[in-house]
Amino acid sequence: MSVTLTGVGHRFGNGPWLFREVATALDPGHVYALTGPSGSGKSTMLGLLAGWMEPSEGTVGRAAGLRIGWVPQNPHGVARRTVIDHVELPLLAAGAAADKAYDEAMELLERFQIPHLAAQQFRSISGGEAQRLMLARGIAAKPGLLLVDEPTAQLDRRTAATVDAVIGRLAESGTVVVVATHDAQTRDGCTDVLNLEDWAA
Ligand SMILES: Nc1ncnc2c1ncn2[C@@H]1O[C@H](COP(=O)(O)OP(=O)(O)OP(=O)(O)O)[C@@H](O)[C@H]1O
Repeated sequence: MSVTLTGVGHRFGNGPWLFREVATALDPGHVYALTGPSGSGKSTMLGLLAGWMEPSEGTVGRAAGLRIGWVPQNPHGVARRTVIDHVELPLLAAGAAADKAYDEAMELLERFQIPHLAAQQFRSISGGEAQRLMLARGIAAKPGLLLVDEPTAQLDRRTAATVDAVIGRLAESGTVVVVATHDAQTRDGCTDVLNLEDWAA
């Protein structure tokens, strides 16, 4: 299911317009890099897509009941829980049987190149590994729209590259993925680019 933006513009109070006349459809199976310089409105656009805020003008069309997932900038997990627990839990919560949840969680860990860490506690893995785990967990819940906020901002270049290498793997039928980033390599890992500068007022 697509997310459709029609004539979307936003400003805070009487402040300057961050962007105007954004008109585009975001489709499942695509990973959109949401780019633009600092202050161009990337976080604001994520908030509009999520429905946390209403645009000053225009509409953001979301199918009724669209489930939205969020991967925050700082990986957050349960220190003593294992890596695979973090991915299995949303699957179990969605009603999967235990053995199916395990198999699916392992597949996701493989897709994000951390299967060897399955049995390790969350507190023992690196920042790049934790960020890949957050992506695996984000997609495990099968949201209709997955919003990823600056996934490599807290990582050094080498570690970030391990995240950039798998970001495109979020493209999975049924999910629209939007990744806010100002990192050129992270952008290159995505399938499409939404550059807020194209809509600067
Ligand atoms: N609640 C708010 N009230 C007033 N101004 C705001 C509010 N939220 C954001 N802004 C302003 O809107 C502009 C865009 O902010 P936003 O955080 O969306 O940009 P960004 O592209 O995500 O920036 P960065 O890359 O630095 O995170 C900034 O000038 C910011 O100060």
